[in-house]
Amino acid sequence: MAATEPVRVFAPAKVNLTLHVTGRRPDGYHLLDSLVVFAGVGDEITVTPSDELTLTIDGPEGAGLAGEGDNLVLRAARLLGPGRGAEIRLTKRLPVASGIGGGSADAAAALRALARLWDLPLPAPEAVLALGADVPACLLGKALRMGGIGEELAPVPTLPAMDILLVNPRIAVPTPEVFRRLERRDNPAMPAELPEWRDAAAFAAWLAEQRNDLQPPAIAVAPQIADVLAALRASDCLFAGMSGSGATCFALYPPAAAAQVTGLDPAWWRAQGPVLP
Ligand SMILES: C[C@](O)(CO)[C@H](O)COP(=O)(O)OP(=O)(O)OC[C@H]1O[C@@H](n2ccc(N)nc2=O)[C@H](O)[C@@H]1O
Ligand SMILES: Nc1ncnc2c1ncn2[C@@H]1O[C@H](COP(=O)(O)OP(=O)(O)OP(=O)(O)O)[C@@H](O)[C@H]1O
Repeated sequence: MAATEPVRVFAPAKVNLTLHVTGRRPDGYHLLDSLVVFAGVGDEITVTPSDELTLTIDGPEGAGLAGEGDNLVLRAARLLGPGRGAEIRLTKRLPVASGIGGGSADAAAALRALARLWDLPLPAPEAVLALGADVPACLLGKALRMGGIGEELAPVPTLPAMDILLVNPRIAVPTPEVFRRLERRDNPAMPAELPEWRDAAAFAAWLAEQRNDLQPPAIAVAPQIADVLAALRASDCLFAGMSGSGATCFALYPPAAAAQVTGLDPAWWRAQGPVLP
């Protein structure tokens, strides 16, 4: 039955703990092999019944979308229910164009919220890929191995409980430019079988043997990423790396450990939460 009350859905940040670029398709999109997790840090979508389709944006990072033409949230709504109406509110907390899939997370949360509001089934992963390569993963919303250009989603062994600190030096990094600057497009994939990680230390040791192939080109676009990584690595974290095409970096900690990081510029964006199971 269609909902008559507002429906609220959390849009967690997507974090690529690994990101191997293994090839390129004739249409220019890159083949990926990525271990993706979601953080208890994110945006929020609230939908209310209405005849018209409208979007209002608030939240500390809302200004980052001012002057944007078509928001991904509206495109997601039109894809799910062409011609239908809803009042959508997006509370934006994730920095825009920061490698943690904010737009994809919002689109996926809008699809979930509107499917409840309009009593419609959720679309299949391939149907939402056109909204963004990260939207199928965000629609699933739990730790997974991402392949293809983002449409292949496979389960992963249970991850140890961890907290994650996200830090962005407040530089918007355009994803296409980072892919363009890649030196090699045929890098090795992750091992075919992912191990069963014994504990967080074993997981961190395994991560240290993997890569984010977009990190060197992202640092070429935004050298401050190297400063963020250096500050995080100097803390007592289990592991630190860069997510997606940057510039957001992450550090993993044992659960409920308050991250003690010195050397973070107070102007940088930061947020901490659990890695979602
Ligand atoms: C790099 C990742 O963050 C890893 O999770 C995502 O694949 C990017 O996801 P996204 O921002 O939702 O990507 P899209 O909006 O679909 O694509 C932005 C641009 O990134 C490049 N792109 C993206 C995904 C992919 N598999 N290959 C690419 O080459 C393309 O130039 C594309 O025009
Ligand atoms: N709701 C939205 N939130 C963020 N960006 C949006 C949204 N709608 C449209 N966009 C557009 O999408 C672009 C990419 O933003 P997004 O925050 O998703 O990038 P990202 O964090 O780098 O994502 P990814 O990790 O998937 O590459 C922005 O520059 C903006 O123009």
